[in-house]
Amino acid sequence: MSSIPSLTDTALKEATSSTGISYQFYNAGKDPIIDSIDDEIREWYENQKEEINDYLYYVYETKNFWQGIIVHRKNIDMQVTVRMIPIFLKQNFEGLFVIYSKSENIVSEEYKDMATDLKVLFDSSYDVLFVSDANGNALRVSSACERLWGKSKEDFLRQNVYELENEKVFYPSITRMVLQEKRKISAIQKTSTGKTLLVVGTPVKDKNGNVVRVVNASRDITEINKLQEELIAARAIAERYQKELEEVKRDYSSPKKLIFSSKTMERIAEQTKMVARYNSSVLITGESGVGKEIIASMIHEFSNRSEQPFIKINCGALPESLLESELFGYVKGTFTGADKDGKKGLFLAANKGTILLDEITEMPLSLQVKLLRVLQESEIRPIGSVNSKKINVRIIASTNRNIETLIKEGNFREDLYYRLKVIPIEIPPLRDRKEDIPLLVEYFTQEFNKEYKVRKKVSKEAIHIIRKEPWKGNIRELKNFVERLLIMSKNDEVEKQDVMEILTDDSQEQLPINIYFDDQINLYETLESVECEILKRAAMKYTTTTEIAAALSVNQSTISKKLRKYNIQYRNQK
Ligand SMILES: Nc1ncnc2c1ncn2[C@@H]1O[C@H](COP(=O)(O)OP(=O)(O)OP(=O)(O)O)[C@@H](O)[C@H]1O
Repeated sequence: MSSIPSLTDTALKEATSSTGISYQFYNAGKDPIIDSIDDEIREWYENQKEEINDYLYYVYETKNFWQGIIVHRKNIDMQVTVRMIPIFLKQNFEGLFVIYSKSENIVSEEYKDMATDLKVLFDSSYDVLFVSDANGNALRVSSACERLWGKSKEDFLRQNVYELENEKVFYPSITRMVLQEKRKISAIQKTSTGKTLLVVGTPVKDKNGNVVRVVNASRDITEINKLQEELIAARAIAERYQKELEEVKRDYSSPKKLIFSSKTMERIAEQTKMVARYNSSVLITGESGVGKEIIASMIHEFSNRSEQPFIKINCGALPESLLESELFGYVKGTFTGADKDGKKGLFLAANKGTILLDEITEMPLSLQVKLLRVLQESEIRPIGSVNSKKINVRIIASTNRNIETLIKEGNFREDLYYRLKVIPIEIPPLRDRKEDIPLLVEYFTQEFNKEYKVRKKVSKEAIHIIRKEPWKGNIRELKNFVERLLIMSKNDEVEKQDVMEILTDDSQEQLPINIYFDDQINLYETLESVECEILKRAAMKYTTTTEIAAALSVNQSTISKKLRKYNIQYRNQK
């Protein structure tokens, strides 16, 4: 075994104790044969062993003197000057003498200040900082780490990123990714505490390009993410309402033709022309798709208001607050955001003309009171205004519901009902006036021929079959059926067989839902699930609520409400 010539261990100790110097001697075989490190430096030494070993190997290889300052990994104040002196006797390499001396003084005041500043920055930075070494061991972390990862700083520093990632404290580990790819990486990280973080991991490299540290800055974007999702959802809702609005307040410049051959409809048509001359309110009732809207537009056309606007709004398609502002408008400064200069409501827009309040029964009670005032006093008060404005609008209301039942249930004001039904018009369902069917089929065929530039006609036998159907969705359903028939039939003359095929197709179209009967069955819930299933399918196929309504032969406000109820999005919304 080699020893240090001329200096014994005791002598060395004496020589160094007065200076507070710690030292080690390694023989030529790299074994530490003397180890005299004081307690203060010992703690530093244990922490820095790997780094010191690297330098030891370097000196053994080169046999050159080496000196450097090694800073404690976790405690920046603890800095030790290390000197490695190769010992030769008669030119023979005998070993390595390593001297350790505490060297706070070597770090300039300027650096100390910087270190203090960095410490403060570390803990107060908006981003949570996390430093690890080349093996992924946690070296430093801001105190805010508990908030993000649910682990105390102390616990964190005991672990390494691979363990933390395995335990799913966070996933993925950005440090691991930086160490693998040796480049700066920004990525989204999820934590076991349910947070979403944006982490930027930056490698710190030594002269040789090896990654020696990874510094991560983690920003909690959970809230931002949530807000962003909410914003997207709010935008989608706004867009949806915008579309609904466009659909519900179409202006009717060219009224559609009323086709009929039945006596009942003839009487209604005459009544319509007659009442058109007066200004009284009209209440049109009848099942969905019977032609209430056509009758309303005829009343306007035959009146002396025909040169003025005819505006229709579907009271069931909009939420209460939106419906109120659409109808009554608002004054400048009432709402922040869009239209901050105020908005003219539909009553004012329809001034001197006619307004059709479709689905009147869907109007909330609070707005029913306001409407009653419009009817009684012929004036409106925009939201946010103290002044009323006189208006001259003919009001037509329509519904497919039984208003008297709604009044009994307390959902419709009786006084408003009587105000609206000064002139009541009830349109019978198509099944009670089947004689209208052939004419309607012929009319819709001509319309579609014009639209699709074809020359199709429906044979008598085909019409005969069509007449037999119940047409629960009334004329709307019949119209859609004719369109489909013309599109699907191969020849110019639509035959009985074509009609049969579509009717059989429809009856065979099964829903992917199994209904079993037992004593536990809840009728209401079962019906709802079937309804929801049908709506989902329709929403996949069509792009607007109007199209879905037409396909299912119900009115558009019913569809809007039900889609909202079941939280179903139609194709345009996705
Ligand atoms: N007698 C008719 N002649 C020609 N087309 C008609 C006739 N009746 C209804 N239609 C057409 O059928 C469709 C449904 O009619 P309309 O919208 O007037 O029904 P509605 O009773 O107001 O329905 P909803 O209660 O669902 O709003 C429209 O395309 C309309 O043009």
